[in-house]
Amino acid sequence: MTASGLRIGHGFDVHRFGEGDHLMIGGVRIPFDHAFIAHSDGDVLLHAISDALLGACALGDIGHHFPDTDPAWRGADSRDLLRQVMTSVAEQGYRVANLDATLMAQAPKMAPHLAAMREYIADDLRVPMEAINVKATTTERLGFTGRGEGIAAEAVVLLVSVGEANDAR
Ligand SMILES: Nc1ccn([C@@H]2O[C@H](COP(=O)(O)O)[C@@H](O)[C@H]2O)c(=O)n1
Ligand SMILES: C[C@@]1(CO)OP(=O)(O)OP(=O)(O)OC[C@H]1O
Repeated sequence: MTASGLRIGHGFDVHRFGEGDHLMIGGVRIPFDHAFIAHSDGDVLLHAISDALLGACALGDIGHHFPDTDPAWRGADSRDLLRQVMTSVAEQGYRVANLDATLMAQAPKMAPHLAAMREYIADDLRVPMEAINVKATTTERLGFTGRGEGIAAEAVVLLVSVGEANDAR
C-alpha cells in the first residue's frame, strides 16, 4: 500500500467469562471472580484495538495474523501482539492520530483502571496519552454483557501517513 492521507479503522471483540480470578483488560490485571476464556490472555480491549489498526491498513484481523490454532500464541500477552501490529502499521507508512475505545461490561468497574489502560496503549501505539481515550458502559443489564456472561470492546482509530503535512488534528 502507498501511504497517503488518512485511514480509519474499526475493531470489535468479545470474550466470554470462565473460571478464574482476574481479567486482563487494556494491559491492566484486574482482580475479578471470573477469567476470560481465550487462547491468549483474552485482553478484549487490546484485541479490538489491534483489529482497528489492521483494519485501517486493510491487513485483515488478528485471528489471521495470530491464529488461535497456533500454540505460539497460547497464553500470549496481548500487548506483545499489539506491538507487533503497530510495527506493521509503521511499516505501511502510518502513525496513529488518535484512538477511541468503549468497553461494554456490567462488571468490573473500569473507571479506576482507565488511566493505566490509556498509558499502556499510548506506549504501545507510540503516541502521547492524550491521543488515546478509553471509556466504559454497563449496557444497563441488557444483553450478554448486561447478564455478566462476558465483555465486549469496540475501537476506532485514525491513522495519518508519516510525513503528511496535515497531521489530522
Ligand atoms: N464496567 C463499567 C461500566 C461503566 N463504568 C462507568 O460508569 C459510568 C456509568 O456507566 P453507564 O452504564 O451508565 O453508561 C460511566 O462513567 C462509566 O465510565 C465503569 O467504570 N465500569
Ligand atoms: C488473540 C488470539 C491469539 O490466537 O486468540 P484469542 O485470545 O482467543 O482471542 P480472539 O479475539 O478470539 O482471537 C484472536 C487471536 O488472534
